[in-house]
Amino acid sequence: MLSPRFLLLRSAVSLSCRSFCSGGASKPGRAPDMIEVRNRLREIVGASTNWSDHQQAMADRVSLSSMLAKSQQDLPARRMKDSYLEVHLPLGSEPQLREKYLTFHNTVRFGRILEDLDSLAVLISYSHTYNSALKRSPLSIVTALVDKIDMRHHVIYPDCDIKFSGRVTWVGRTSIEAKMHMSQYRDGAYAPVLDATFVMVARDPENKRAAFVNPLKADGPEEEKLLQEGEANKSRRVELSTASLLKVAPTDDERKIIHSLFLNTLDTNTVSFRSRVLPPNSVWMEDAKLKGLEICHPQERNIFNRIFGGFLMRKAYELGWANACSYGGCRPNLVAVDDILFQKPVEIGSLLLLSSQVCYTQGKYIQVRVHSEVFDPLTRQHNTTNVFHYTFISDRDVPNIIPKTYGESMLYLDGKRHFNQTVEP
Ligand SMILES: CCCCCCCCCC(=O)SCCNC(=O)CCNC(=O)[C@H](O)C(C)(C)COP(=O)(O)OP(=O)(O)OC[C@H]1O[C@@H](n2cnc3c(N)ncnc32)[C@H](O)[C@@H]1OP(=O)(O)O
Repeated sequence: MLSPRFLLLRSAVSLSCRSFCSGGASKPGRAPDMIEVRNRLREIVGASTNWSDHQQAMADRVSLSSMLAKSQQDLPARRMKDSYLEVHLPLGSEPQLREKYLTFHNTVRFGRILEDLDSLAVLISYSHTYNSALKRSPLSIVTALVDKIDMRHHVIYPDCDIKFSGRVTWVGRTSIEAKMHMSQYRDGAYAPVLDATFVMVARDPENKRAAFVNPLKADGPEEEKLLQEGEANKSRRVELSTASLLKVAPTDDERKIIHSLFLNTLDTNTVSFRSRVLPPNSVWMEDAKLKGLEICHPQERNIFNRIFGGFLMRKAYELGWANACSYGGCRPNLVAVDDILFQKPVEIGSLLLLSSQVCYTQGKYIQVRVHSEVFDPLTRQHNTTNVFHYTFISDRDVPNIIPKTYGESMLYLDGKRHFNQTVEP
C-alpha cells in the first residue's frame, strides 16, 4: 500500500491538469513529481522537445492568439482550490534522484529547489487559467518576480522526501500571485521548510503583450485575508519601486548612516576627504565581489524558448552563496530570498554576466546582491536582465562591509532595506 505521504490531495485542478496533458499523467493515487510537472507544462503550451523543432512549435502557437480573452470579464472566476497542487520530490525513496540534488556537504542544493518552485508556480498559474475547451493554452506565463522566500528550517536533508504545495492567492488583470510551501518528511511527519511567494505574468502566445487572466473569488475568511494580503503586497511593491534609490535620494536617517560610515573611514593624520582608512574588522565593498559567466545553451531553455527562470535563480544563488562563503570564511545558511526581479527575458545563445556583491552585513548576517546582464559581443551592449537578493547567516560574526564610493553607499542602503524587510530586527 502507498504511504499516506504519497497520496495526492485530489483537487479539481490536479484532475484538470491531468486532462490538459493526458500523456504526462501521474500514477493514480500519487502526487505528481517534478518530471511530470515539466512534461505537463510542455504539453500545455505545445513546447518542442528538440531544439531543432522549436521554430515550428513557436509558429504553431501564433494561431492561438484568437483564443485570448478580449477582457477579464469574459473569463470565468476561479477559486483558490481550483489551482491547488501538490508535488512530490521523493529524495528519500529514490536515491538516483538524490544525486541531482546533493551538495558535497550532504545537504540539498537550494538552487535545484528554486528551479522546482519556479516550475510549480507556472503550473499553478496554468491551473488557474485552465480552459477545458482548449487543447493548448494560448497564454505564455512567465515569472516576473520572486517576492519572498522565507526559510522556516535552514537545513534540507538529502535523504528525506519533500512535498511542495501551492495555489493562486491573488490576481491582477494580467498578473497572478502564487504562494507555495515546501515541507520535508522526518520522524513520521512533514515539517515546514519554506514559504514562497511568486508573481507570474500572462502574455500572448508569442510572449509579446500582456494577456488577461481569470478573476479570483475568495471562499471564506481565510481566503479573503489572503486576497487582501495580495492586494497589500502589490501596493508595497509599487511603493518600494517608487522609493528606489535608483530614482530618489536616501531618507534623512539613511544619509546619516552613510555619513557616519564615511567619517569612520577618514584618516585622522591627513584630515583629507580623499585619504580613506579601512576601520578594524572591516572589508571594503570593492573587495567583496565574485563574478561569473554563463553561455546560455538551448538545454536551459524554458517552454517559451528563452532561458528558464529557475536556471537563472540557481546560477545566481550559487554565485551569491560562494561569495558569502568566501566573505564569512565558513559555509553560510540561507535565511531569505526576496525581490528577485525578472526584468527582461534572456535569449538562448546569450552571454550572461553574473556579478555578486556583499552589500550589507550585521552580526552573523550577510546580505548579497547578484546582478545579471546579457552582453552582446558584436555591439558591446550590456542589458540588465535580473537582480537577485539573498540573505545568509554565518556561524560566527562576519567583518563589517564598508562602502567607499557614492554608488557603493546606495548599494549598502539598498542591501540594508532588503535585510530589514526579510530579517526581524
Ligand atoms: C522545459 C521545462 C521548463 C519548465 C519551466 C517553465 C517555466 C517558465 C517560466 C520561466 O522560466 S519565465 C523566464 C523568466 N522570466 C522572464 O524571462 C520574464 C522577463 N520579464 C519580462 O518579460 C517582463 O518584465 C514582464 C513580462 C515580467 C513584465 O513586462 P512589462 O513590465 O512590460 O509588463 P506590463 O507593464 O505589461 O504589466 C503586465 C503585468 O505585470 C505586472 N508586473 C510587471 N512587472 C512586475 C513586477 N516586477 N512585479 C510584480 N508585477 C509585475 C504588472 O503589474 C501587470 O499586472 P496587472 O495587469 O495584473 O496589473
